[in-house]
Amino acid sequence: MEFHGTAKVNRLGHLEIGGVDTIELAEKYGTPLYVYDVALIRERARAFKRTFDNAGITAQVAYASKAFSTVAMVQLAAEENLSLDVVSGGELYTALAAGFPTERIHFHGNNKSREELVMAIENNVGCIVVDNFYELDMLKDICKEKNTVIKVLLRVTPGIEAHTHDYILTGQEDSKFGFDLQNGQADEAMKLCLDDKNIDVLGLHCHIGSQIFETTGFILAAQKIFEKLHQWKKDLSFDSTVLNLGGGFGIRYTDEDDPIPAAQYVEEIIAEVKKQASHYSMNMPEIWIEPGRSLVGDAGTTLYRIGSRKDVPNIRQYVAVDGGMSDNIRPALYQAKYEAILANRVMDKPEETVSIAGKCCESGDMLIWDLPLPRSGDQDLLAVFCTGAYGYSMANNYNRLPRPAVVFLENSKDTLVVRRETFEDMVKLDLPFKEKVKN
Ligand SMILES: Cc1ncc(COP(=O)(O)O)c(C=O)c1O
Ligand SMILES: N[C@@H](CCCC[NH3+])C(=O)O
Repeated sequence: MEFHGTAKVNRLGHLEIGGVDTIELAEKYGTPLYVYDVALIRERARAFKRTFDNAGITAQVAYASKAFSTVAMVQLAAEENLSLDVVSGGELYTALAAGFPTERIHFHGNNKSREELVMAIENNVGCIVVDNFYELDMLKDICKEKNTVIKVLLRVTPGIEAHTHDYILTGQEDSKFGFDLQNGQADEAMKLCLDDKNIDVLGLHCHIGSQIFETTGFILAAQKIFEKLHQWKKDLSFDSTVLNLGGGFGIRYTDEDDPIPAAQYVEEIIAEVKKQASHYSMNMPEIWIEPGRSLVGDAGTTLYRIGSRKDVPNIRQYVAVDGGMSDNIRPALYQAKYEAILANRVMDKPEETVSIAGKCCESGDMLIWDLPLPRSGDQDLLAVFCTGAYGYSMANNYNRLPRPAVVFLENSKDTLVVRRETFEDMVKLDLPFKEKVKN
């Protein structure tokens, strides 16, 4: 198995990340624990930005904060000069709490509330990605009331079937997101925007799905969008200044995944956009992208303490850890696959095949099926790799399991960036229905 980023085996045979021994981290902060290789996040961010810079393209690389939204992560995105995609009042609030430059925030969502739109406008976000007519109506109303102009992108669905899990597909015709590019909805939305002096349409946005390994979908999307932009230029004199092609760039979770480097996605996207712009004699738009998983996914590792074991003779060995679907719902939701090792015995040879179970009261709470491991016991620590995206951000309190802490690792230093939830936190929002129950 190939390690990601700064992960390596140290002289004690322990897994080390960012120059820090993970065994010491587990002792210091407890388990389960999410740890992040900060240098790897920086490297990923710089690779995207460098490719645009080298090509001389004006671009924004917006971190899709849904992948992992915390104050520290948003601050890191700001430090790396990324823009930020938020999809809710909560993600926007996190960005504001982190002090993120609001002009680089793009506000998304397929059912934004009036309150969320007002919050975005009052905080001067860079643009709103308008998803549907209901939202457009509301937005026009609010801007008129406030006598303000808001920059928008229209989210369109180009009718593309990217090859990924059905639940993380978003660009196909039958989708809850965006205006359909083919059936007249996008045309109608564009006219409504152009007719309104409070709405300044910068261009179009599309996002074809997540964990995509090919560039074909992005190329097709660019082609379909340019066809439409060309028509709008002729019919509506609309000149698009921005084309946002979304995120979705795939990463390597296991050896079965074979992603292409970030630079290649970007280079091919740039080449196609240039080709289309020249074909239709249109101005080259700014290219914006929105990677989430590919910025933080492989930088995250979850450390678990191994606990109980159940042998189903001739069928399976279950080995349970002290977390599960509460800190990583992806295996249960998408049958997502992960690789893992014993962090305290990295060099030990596999002796058995086990299946890693979580501790939630749910048979589907399995993290990894059929994992080759050395014979393990409760003194051992399991490190599951590539949990940086949609792990913490989709974590939940099923069975009232407190959500784990998050630690950033860089230059041999560990920094706690999210504290572990406590049992007190579990009942913090609860209000009694009765006076204290008497026994
Ligand atoms: C609109 C939009 N942008 C960006 C992303 C980020 O996707 P990923 O984390 O796959 O890069 C998503 C999630 O799929 C999305 O829905
Ligand atoms: N949460 C999903 C991806 C959805 C991305 C947001 N549109 C995952 O873990 O893969």
